[in-house]
Amino acid sequence: MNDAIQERPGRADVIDGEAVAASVRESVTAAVGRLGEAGVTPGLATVLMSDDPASETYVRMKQRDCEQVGIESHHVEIDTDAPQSELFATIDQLNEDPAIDGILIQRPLTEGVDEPAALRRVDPEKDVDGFHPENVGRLVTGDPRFVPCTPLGVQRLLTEAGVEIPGSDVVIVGRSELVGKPLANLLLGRDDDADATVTVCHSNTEDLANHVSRADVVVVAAGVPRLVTGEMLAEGSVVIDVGINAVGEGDDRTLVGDVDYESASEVASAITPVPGGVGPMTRAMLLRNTVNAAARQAGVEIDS
Ligand SMILES: Nc1nc(=O)c2c([nH]1)NC[C@@H]1CN(c3ccc(C(=O)N[C@@H](CCC(=O)O)C(=O)O)cc3)C=[N+]21
Repeated sequence: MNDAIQERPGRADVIDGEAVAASVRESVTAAVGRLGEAGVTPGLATVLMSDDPASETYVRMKQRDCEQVGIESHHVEIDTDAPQSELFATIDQLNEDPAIDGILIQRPLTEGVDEPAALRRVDPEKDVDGFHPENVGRLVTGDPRFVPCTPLGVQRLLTEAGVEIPGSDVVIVGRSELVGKPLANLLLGRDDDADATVTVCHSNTEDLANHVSRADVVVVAAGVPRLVTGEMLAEGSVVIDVGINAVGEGDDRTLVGDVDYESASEVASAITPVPGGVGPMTRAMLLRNTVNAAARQAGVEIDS
């Protein structure tokens, strides 16, 4: 047990994503220092083409994180009524810009923009989201370069919670390109912090509870508030909640995950809260991918 796990008698331990993210940020800060000695300042570009207030908040948080660890952040905002050629031209410029090591195209892009085409346009060496088909393919074929941030964060949380991932039965609920699919591929790898037996469930799975009840580890990334409840879970399982759903209106507005936290924490041995679980880890892993991108492009070894 470490500082990131809060033990609670008779209830699931709480896996503190903020605490683990803080320790990731610390090692990123050290890596930025080593890059600095080699004359390299890592730079991350965030590109926003959306009026979604949540996206604006996330991008602002990412900029603040960068500042904290010594990564230079560059923000580009594109009018939602601009033609998509303007977005593509921006991506081309960032690809060419030697001050930019990582490029994040905040999703979702405004309606009418060809999102897959935009993600393909990012230089795979600067694709710190790991969404470019080349990086997706590398993960799937067992030769990963950039792995998407949320799956990396989930893997790290499991390790920190003391889960022995090799040989464990992991059930992932959700098959998105951002989380479910890359996480399945990551945990199927042969590494010491992977090598799991992975089942991927989704909105058309018959008898979700039957699958979930067999799992040592349940990761829920379905985008459905409180989809997984305590009665579906095996006693002592570890539950990772990737969902971030705003429920309620006005003063009653709160964030809930895809897991019914109250009932699940009566059955699980450890669980991530929302907020304060996976979200901060996604941001921390973006920083790590960015220093790794800078090191690769500069040809410097930093071991991060
Ligand atoms: N190209 C791209 N890459 C992404 O990684 C990406 C994206 N687009 N689009 C949207 C999703 C969502 N996402 C979040 C990351 C952190 C929190 C986070 O830190 N949440 C905090 C609190 C959030 C709050 O208070 O609103 C928490 O869970 O504790 C949330 C959401 C990254 N995404």
